[in-house]
Amino acid sequence: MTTFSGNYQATDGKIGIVVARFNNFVTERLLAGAQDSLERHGLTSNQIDIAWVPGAFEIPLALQNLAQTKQYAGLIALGAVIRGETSHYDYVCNEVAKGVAQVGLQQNLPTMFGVLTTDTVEQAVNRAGVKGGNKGADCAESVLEMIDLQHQINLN
Ligand SMILES: Nc1c(NC[C@H](O)[C@H](O)[C@H](O)CO)[nH]c(=O)[nH]c1=O
Ligand SMILES: CC(=O)[C@@H](O)COP(=O)(O)O
Repeated sequence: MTTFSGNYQATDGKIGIVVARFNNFVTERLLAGAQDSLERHGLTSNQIDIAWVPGAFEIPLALQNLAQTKQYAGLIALGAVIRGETSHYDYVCNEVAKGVAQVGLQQNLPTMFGVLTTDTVEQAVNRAGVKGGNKGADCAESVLEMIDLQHQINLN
């Protein structure tokens, strides 16, 4: 029996991060968490590219554009969708989640979903470096693990 398990080890490849500007008081903290974690795991700033989009709904297209350059070992999507008064929240969340997953599968590229989907601002802030950890940092570790896992599987 063969067991594959990725490690959080540095990659010599590049990581692309797509981050939404909407709710930037949260998304800037998610981005900082992701960058800090990647660099603490041995990546240099030259290995990290950042693409800013207006809102979470635009994240999947930017991810696809980065993936199609074939320059990245993995991608991270960062955003903060906070429920408002209407059902717009549901449509944005659903399409972003589907779109991010679709890019990863269609491009065979580790693509992490770091988009917060919360009912309140407090919930979002807590998950961007306060009581609930930092979803950006979590995605940084996860993308490195998936890159290593793919490497292990391909070597087998
Ligand atoms: N309400 C939030 C949005 N809405 C904007 C959309 O993401 C999109 O940019 C717009 O509909 C134009 O296509 N975006 C977030 O990232 N977070 C929100 O809470
Ligand atoms: C997630 C959203 O799109 C939401 O913030 C928009 O707010 P509203 O539903 O009050 O228009």
